[in-house]
Amino acid sequence: MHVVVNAAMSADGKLSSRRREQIAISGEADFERVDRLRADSDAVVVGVGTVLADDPHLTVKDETLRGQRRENDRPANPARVIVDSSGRTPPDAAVLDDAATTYVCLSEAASVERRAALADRAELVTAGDERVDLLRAFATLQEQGLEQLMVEGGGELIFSLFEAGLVDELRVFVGPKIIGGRDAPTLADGEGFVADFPSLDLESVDRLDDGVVLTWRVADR
Ligand SMILES: NC(=O)c1ccc[n+]([C@@H]2O[C@H](COP(=O)([O-])OP(=O)(O)OC[C@H]3O[C@@H](n4cnc5c(N)ncnc54)[C@H](O)[C@@H]3O)[C@@H](O)[C@H]2O)c1
Ligand SMILES: Nc1nc(=O)c(N)c(NC[C@H](O)[C@H](O)[C@H](O)COP(=O)(O)O)[nH]1
Repeated sequence: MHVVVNAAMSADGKLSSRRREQIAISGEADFERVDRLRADSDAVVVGVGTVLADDPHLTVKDETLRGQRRENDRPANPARVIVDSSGRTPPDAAVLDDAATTYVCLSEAASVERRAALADRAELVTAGDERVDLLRAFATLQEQGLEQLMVEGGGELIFSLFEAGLVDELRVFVGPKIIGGRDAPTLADGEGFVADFPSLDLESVDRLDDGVVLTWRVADR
C-alpha cells in the first residue's frame, strides 16, 4: 500500500479558518493537479470532520480522466473512505451517493442505529474500540484491493496517520494567504509530537500560480 497525503494550506499552515469554513487557498491549476492525483488513486480518504465541514464529493471531475480509468478496467471514480469513529456521517452526505463505492471506517463505539443508517449506502469497516484503529482499518482496505491511497484531510486525521507511521508521501500546496487563528485547523493537529518527529525528504518544489507545491517523502523512523 502507498499512502499520499495531499492538502492546500495557507502560507501560515492553516487548512481553513477557525470557523472551519472552506477557503479558496489554491486556484484552478491546483484543483486540476488534485483531480489527476484522485484519478491515479484507488481510494480518496477523509476524516468525518471534513465531511461535516465541507460535504465533499471526492470524485474525479475531468471526463477524460474518468474515461482513461474505464479503459484500464478501473471504476470511473476511485473508492471513497471516511474515517468516522461513531458514525456521524450524515446519510445524505454527497460522499455516500452512487458515484463510487464508499467505505466508512467505524470503531466499536458506533451504535447499531448509526450503523443501520449507513449500511445500505456504504461498506462498513470496524476497527478499534473508541477511535478508528488506522493500522487495522487500512489493512482491511488493502485486503479489498485498495493499494494507492490519497488522503485529503483534515488535520486531525493527517496527524493520526503520521503517528501510526502510515504516510509515505506528503504533497502540499502552500498558497498566498494568511488565515491565522490558534483554533484554525492546521496540516497536522491532534495531540502533536513531542519526540520522534516524523522527518521528510524533499523531493520537488513546483511553482503553481502564486503558490508552491512541495512534495516530500516520509523518511523511515
Ligand atoms: N485545505 C485543505 O486541503 C483541506 C482538506 C480537508 C479538510 N480541510 C479542512 O479541515 C477541517 C476538518 O478537519 P478536522 O481536523 O476537523 O477533521 P478530520 O477530517 O481530520 O476528521 C477528524 C475526525 O475523524 C474521526 N477519527 C476517527 N478515528 C480517528 C483517528 N484515529 N484519528 C483522527 N481522527 C479520527 C474523529 O471523529 C475526528 O474528529 C475543515 O475545516 C476542512 O475545511 C481542509
Ligand atoms: N486543492 C484545494 N485547494 C483549496 O484551496 C482547498 N480549500 C481545498 N480543500 C480540499 C477539500 O477537501 C475540498 O473539500 C475538496 O476538494 C472538495 O472535493 P469535491 O469537489 O467535492 O469533490 N483543496
